[in-house]
Amino acid sequence: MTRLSDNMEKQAKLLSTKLLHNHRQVEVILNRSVLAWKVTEKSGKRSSGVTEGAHSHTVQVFEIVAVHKTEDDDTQTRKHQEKTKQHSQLNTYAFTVSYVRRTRQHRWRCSDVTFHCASRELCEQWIQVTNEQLLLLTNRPKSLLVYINPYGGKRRGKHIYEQKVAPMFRRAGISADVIVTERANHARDHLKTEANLDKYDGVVCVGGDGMFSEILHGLVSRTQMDHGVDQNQPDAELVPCSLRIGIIPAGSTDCICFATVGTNDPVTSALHIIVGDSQPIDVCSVHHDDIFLRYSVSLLGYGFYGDVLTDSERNRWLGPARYDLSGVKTFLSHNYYEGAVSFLPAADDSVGSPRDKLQCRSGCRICQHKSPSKASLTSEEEEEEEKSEGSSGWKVIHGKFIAINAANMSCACPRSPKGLSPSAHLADGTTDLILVRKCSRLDFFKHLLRHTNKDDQFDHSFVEVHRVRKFHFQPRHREPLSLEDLSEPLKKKTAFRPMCSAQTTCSYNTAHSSSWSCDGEILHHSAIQVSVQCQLIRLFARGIEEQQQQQQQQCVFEDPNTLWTPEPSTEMDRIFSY
Ligand SMILES: Nc1ncnc2c1ncn2[C@@H]1O[C@H](COP(=O)(O)OP(=O)(O)OP(=O)(O)O)[C@@H](O)[C@H]1O
Repeated sequence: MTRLSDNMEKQAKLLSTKLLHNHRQVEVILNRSVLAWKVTEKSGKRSSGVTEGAHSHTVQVFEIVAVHKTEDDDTQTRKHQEKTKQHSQLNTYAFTVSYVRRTRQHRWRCSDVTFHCASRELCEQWIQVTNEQLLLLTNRPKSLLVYINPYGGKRRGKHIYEQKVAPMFRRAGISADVIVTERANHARDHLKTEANLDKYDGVVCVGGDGMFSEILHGLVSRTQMDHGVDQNQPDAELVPCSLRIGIIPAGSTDCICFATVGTNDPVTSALHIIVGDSQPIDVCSVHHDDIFLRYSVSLLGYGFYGDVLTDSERNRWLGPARYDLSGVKTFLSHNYYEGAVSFLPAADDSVGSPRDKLQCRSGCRICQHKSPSKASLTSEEEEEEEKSEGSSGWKVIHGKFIAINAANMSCACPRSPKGLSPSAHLADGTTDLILVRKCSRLDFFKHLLRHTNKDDQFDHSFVEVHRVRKFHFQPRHREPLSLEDLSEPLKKKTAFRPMCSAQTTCSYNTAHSSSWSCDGEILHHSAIQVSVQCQLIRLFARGIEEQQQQQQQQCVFEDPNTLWTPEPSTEMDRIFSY
């Protein structure tokens, strides 16, 4: 929508009435975009300092959670009615608007504002017209399927959902079918085979990153099965999921929520679901030969991060502290691993570079430019893509690596506020491949330290980073062959295979290989092929808002002249306004 038409729409008032709010007369306006009110009489209380025209309050219609008649047994309302009656001898009828209010550090809260009307008709008119506007917002979910992991994090998932989330869903008129999981992979299997997904507008996951991964695998697999796509084919073009996923953080690691919302807060996440936000997310498919292993949305890490995860799994009894302990142990052991990484760089300039310092934020232009299916690429982009898919587009790097990381998003978390790759994008069809070569312990420490501060972690001679669409890794020492591998005929050669088979030094030695950590799960193969599936899923989120964006959305700002330009008042207004 252009700015001009936006402005014009802003001018068209649906309702404009003088009502009472906090015992003072306010002018309240509703148009297609905003609900706004401003005090039109001087405050009786001098200390409040709010005078006519001082400031208006504005709420975006798409951030209104609900509007309802204020119940008579509401203590506040009763008090107000008594007071009003004393003053004006008028009966009061009230309605309350619940809306999104931004607080510190990307947190949202649900605030209420109550307006008192002179008549029941006026009150009902306000509720009806506001609700009509909310019904026009077709992106809002009406029916959700909710999975709760009762054992995630501090085992508070059920409590968090029942106390903080369910009441808000009810208020917003959203119905929810709730399944409390009884075992690991319960949610994944239910989604994959049993769930009647036609009934729902979205799936909600109450838990941590492990639980989210279950939902991701269940939903993506189900979508591919329904469309007859074979996930075992590394080159298969996967079908994007139609249902959005909401994450209510209730785990010990909630990195995906943090990286897409900017905070780990159940109320904020519930509000993003209610207002029907939509954030596309790239998903990496990980294969070993022609066998599908897993999907990843955040971090694939070999070497350092793989070893930390493997070690931490042995100490699960320690709770979240196990990651610190394993981190220190792995750092001190200072292992490196030999192998070859081959990758297909993102040829298209529009995706930027991992070191361009452009952060992926709400409404990111780079991600908006991309689309989930190849069908919607421009012909130039298609040509570019085809050229880069040719054998010449692939690059190969042999070496000794302390860590090989593929960051599909920034991987920001409370401990590393900018993340492993601060400029990685959520939905541009690429992943940032970070290669940390063998170096001294002190150098590696300096690199790790930069994950926690503002310095450029790639500004080291032993670190390189590439924005890629696909990559393969082959450890120098071959993995032990599984029985499946032995029984199968020679597999189709991948772009990387000829180089590997040309190596004369390959030997059978498992002691020198690490494991891949795939979004916190250990993979059982070191040799993998990874392909980024552009915008395969969508979350109920909008990406992290810049401070400036947050301010623009804030509900209080100085006298917006355009909004308050006088319009001839309607007959209704004249009759019912205070
Ligand atoms: N009812 C259940 N019983 C046991 N495990 C479950 C159950 N429901 C889900 N899980 C598994 O629990 C694992 C961890 O869950 P979740 O991610 O919610 O919590 P977390 O505390 O963040 O996890 P982690 O221990 O990996 O940090 C998930 O991998 C999920 O498959």
